[in-house]
Amino acid sequence: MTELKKLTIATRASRLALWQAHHVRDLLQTRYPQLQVELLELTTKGDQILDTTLSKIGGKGLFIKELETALVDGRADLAVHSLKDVPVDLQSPFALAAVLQRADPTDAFVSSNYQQLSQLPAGAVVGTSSLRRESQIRAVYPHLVVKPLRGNLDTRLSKLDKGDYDAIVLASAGLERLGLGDRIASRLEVAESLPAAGQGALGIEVLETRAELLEILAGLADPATTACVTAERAVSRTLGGSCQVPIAAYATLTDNAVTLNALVATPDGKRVLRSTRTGGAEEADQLGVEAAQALREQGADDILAALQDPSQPPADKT
Ligand SMILES: NCc1[nH]cc(CCC(=O)O)c1CC(=O)O
Repeated sequence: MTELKKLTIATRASRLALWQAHHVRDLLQTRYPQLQVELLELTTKGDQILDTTLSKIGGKGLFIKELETALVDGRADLAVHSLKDVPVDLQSPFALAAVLQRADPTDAFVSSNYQQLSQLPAGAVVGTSSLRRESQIRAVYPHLVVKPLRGNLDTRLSKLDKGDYDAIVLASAGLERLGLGDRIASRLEVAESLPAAGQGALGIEVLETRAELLEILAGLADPATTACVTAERAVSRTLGGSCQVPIAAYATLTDNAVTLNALVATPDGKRVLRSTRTGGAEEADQLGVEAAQALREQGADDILAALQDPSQPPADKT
């Protein structure tokens, strides 16, 4: 089968990243019992900087650069990421070796006093870390006050529990992975909060020259998820979406047909552009390109250009 005896997984040291790295280690060891799999924990710039200056200094891939350096230096063989944090234009010498089966792609509504967004009274404060969530919440609930919320998942929950917010919205998959699924009061419908490209899926990154490793990891890939996220990531790539902008893209696969929904919105939620494409799984990338072009024809570039304005406050892309 393979000459490889030992593999080292580079991972961030956050609780979520460690869960994800352990998950991949378990999958590898189940499939290749002879293989020894170790973890290399690294602290990234994105982990050190916890205030809202993040995207000013960051640029793309703030959370993955240190992991990539470990791949180049040979300290690690693979890096495990939340796919939504992986740049859509991943460049040589790096390659996305596999995308694993997607977990829950939705955004979660978390609150101690309310069951869903529609129950919140006027002026209630909702915390979220992303412009994508913010603009979609504002579009449907203009009477709510949306405020930024940063930090890892535990930090975000403790800010809610302290009373800084009436409710918060964050990824369902992250909460479930940390055993915090019981904090989810409800899941937002994808029609109400269209997820980010790749949300809920894990991606494995390697050096593109590692042919044997690529072959091993291909065995972990989930074809349905791969087709869906290929369409989603093509939307962000075509729109130049690795910057911090309110772009959403979510696809499902039924009977080999990919149905892709894409969205670009203004942060105030006053303009929400949408497009939908359906086609075969083998043309997933093209569907994403076409959905992005349809958004362009409705004015997406103007919305995105306005957000590049340095006088605008920064935000995360999630
Ligand atoms: N933005 C950070 C991030 N990256 C991946 C997840 C959760 C897991 C996932 O979406 O795949 C989160 C937390 C969140 O967005 O609330």
